[in-house]
Amino acid sequence: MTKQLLLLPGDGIGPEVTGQVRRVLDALDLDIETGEALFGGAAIDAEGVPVSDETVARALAADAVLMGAVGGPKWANQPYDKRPEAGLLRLREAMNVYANLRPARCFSALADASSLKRELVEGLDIMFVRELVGGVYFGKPRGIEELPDGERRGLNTHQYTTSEIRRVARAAFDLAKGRSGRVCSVEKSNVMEAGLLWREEVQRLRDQEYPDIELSHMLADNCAMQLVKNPKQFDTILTDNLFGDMLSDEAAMLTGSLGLLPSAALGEPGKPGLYEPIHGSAPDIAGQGLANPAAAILSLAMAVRHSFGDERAAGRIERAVEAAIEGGTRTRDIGGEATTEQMGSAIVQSL
Ligand SMILES: NC(=O)c1ccc[n+]([C@@H]2O[C@H](COP(=O)([O-])OP(=O)(O)OC[C@H]3O[C@@H](n4cnc5c(N)ncnc54)[C@H](O)[C@@H]3O)[C@@H](O)[C@H]2O)c1
Ligand SMILES: CC(C)[C@H](C(=O)O)[C@@H](O)C(=O)O
Ligand SMILES: [Mg+2]
Repeated sequence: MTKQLLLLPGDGIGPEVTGQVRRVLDALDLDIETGEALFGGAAIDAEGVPVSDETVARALAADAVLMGAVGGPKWANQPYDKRPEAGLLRLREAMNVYANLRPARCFSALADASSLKRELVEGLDIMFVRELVGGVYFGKPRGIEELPDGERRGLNTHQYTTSEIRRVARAAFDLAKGRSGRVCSVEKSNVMEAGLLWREEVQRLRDQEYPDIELSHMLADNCAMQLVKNPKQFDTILTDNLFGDMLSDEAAMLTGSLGLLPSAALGEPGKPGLYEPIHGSAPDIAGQGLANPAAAILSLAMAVRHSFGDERAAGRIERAVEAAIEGGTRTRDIGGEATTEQMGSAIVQSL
């Protein structure tokens, strides 16, 4: 049956990298119908909101949604609920995509592009499972308020419930079964109650239902350090929304560039997934043809695997990205001079 893919190019380099995703889709000739909608700042400019109700409805009706990136200086002074990023959070929440898979793999040909020594990163293969629809990103109360003494107070609430922790932990354990079976759960249980509950519930689920999973726990500050000291000690890292955001950007540099890391955000089985490169709209290079489209194209591979169930085509896309890089085509972020378009062409030719 024809699968429905909704493309949300977004802002900055978003349209540049999703343009290359379209070329890969055309070359693959799969049974996929692709639609497109405005998102983020582009939607604010045209429709007055970062994501319209209609776009949310189309996303929920699709099999998968692939986003480029949102945000930029043009919209940075808007109130929070009118910013491009608020559209992304609304979409994640509406789609209830609580398990965000962010694989960080180091291509051998790129081990020298990493900011760490080749021997520390060669063969690196970490799977981050980031909780995506809870924690401090969504907790209430939030806001900035005036205090009687004239001071202002910014407030955000970090919170997790048992069920929110258990469902994402389950996703991590299930995923780890198909990998090495090792999961490291990361929080700050030494200073945060929500972190303590996280640790207890993850351990309880492991003891109740996943006796074969080798579970360890690590404090987030130590994890940030261990990632640059000895990243290959990790297989699957399970963590909350905020720590997952930061640690996955850190891990991107182990692989060579933020422009290489894809992601898949998944909810309950049978529901559409949301796929996005982990990078942002990169205002510093937007519109110059400098963006690396690999993260977006690898996100397409994740969509093809997880939402369309086509492992063969997913592998084909991943091998093509690796072959293009091994063949020497490199955008500037990974030490070359290829444009976004040239990188896309090399990937399409390697399919
Ligand atoms: N999922 C998303 O849509 C998403 C993710 C992160 C940031 N953002 C938004 O993007 C805007 C810019 O944020 P930022 O500058 O902190 O982060 P960023 O990820 O956009 O850029 C960080 C650095 O990485 C580089 N970079 C990112 N992607 C690249 C690519 N594909 N190829 C080559 N280089 C790449 C950029 O040039 C920049 O130097 C902000 O508005 C932020 O909120 C959106
Ligand atoms: C743009 C922003 C809301 C987003 C996040 O913090 O989740 C981004 O940094 C990401 O990594 O997807
Ligand atoms: Mg981020």
